[in-house]
Amino acid sequence: MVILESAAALQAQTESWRQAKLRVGLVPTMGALHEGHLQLVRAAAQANDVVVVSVFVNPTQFNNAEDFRLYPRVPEADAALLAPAGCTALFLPSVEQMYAQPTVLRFDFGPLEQVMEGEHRPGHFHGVATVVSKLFHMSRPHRAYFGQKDLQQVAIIRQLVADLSFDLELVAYPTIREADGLAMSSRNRRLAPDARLVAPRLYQALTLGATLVEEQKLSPEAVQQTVAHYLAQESSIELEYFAVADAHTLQPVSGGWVAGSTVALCLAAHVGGVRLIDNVVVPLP
Ligand SMILES: Nc1ncnc2c1ncn2[C@@H]1O[C@H](COP(=O)(O)OP(=O)(O)OP(=O)(O)O)[C@@H](O)[C@H]1O
Ligand SMILES: CC(C)(CO)[C@@H](O)C(=O)[O-]
Ligand code: BAL
Repeated sequence: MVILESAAALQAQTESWRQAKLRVGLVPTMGALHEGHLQLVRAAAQANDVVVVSVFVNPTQFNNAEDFRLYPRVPEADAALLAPAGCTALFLPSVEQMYAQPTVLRFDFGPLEQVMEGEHRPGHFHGVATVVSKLFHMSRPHRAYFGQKDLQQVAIIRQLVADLSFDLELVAYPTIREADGLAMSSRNRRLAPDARLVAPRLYQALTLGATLVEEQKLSPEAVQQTVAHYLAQESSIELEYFAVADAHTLQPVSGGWVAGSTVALCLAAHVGGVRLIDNVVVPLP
């Protein structure tokens, strides 16, 4: 595995791979890697000839300076995990490399980002789209891998790929969970032991919600209230939002259920001061 630290080095590397007719897979990350990330890398290694993994804590997608400062950064440990998982090149740029000058281009995804993460983290998806576009241009992948844990991010990047005609296949990978159901996340490292014990309740709430949606006995609004009430019983969980949404448009479902649609239940919550997100999707007959 090679470690590349500049955009020029990555571009030169991918150019030579493309000339050799090798298929390039890209896995963008912010590091502090866990099994969820490694499964994305293994999937990329299986379907492509070479795999680029980027590790970059992207400042432009953080709306909270403290969150950016506290984001775990362990590049040596990340590098040690990546080679055995099938990574060919680790791209580890500095902020100066990625943002040599302030960007003026602004992304606006309309209704897709006016809900959930986009609503609660102003500017977040502008930052994600900026850095992901740069990574796509620098690595020119045939396939790019993203996790469904960030369901709205996948929808935004699907729109980005379509709008800007990026010539690549977007692969959305299922959410990998701990044995107790907690979605793997780099921010889980910041959970104190008591918060870690409580955190699986988020997935339990989503599972409860999924059962209620499948039964279709309660209205979307009643499902929303029932799940919020379930979480309110745990005082160390502070719910930021719980959305009952259409899985494709991400707009709230209200009034009744639509046959043949897919419902996404998405939440963000603070557990012992750490902000976590999770979701489940429920296809309706
Ligand atoms: N548990 C998981 N299962 C599947 N994919 C995941 C999982 N966690 C993260 N990913 C995916 O890995 C990629 C990089 O994510 P990122 O580096 O932000 O890690 P993260 O664990 O989501 O961290 P955090 O949520 O704390 O920012 C994203 O596409 C993300 O959706
Ligand atoms: C896609 C991404 C690497 C862009 O910084 C980030 O949003 C993430 O880790 O999900
Ligand atoms: N996985 C999403 C990256 C972020 O929280 O900024």
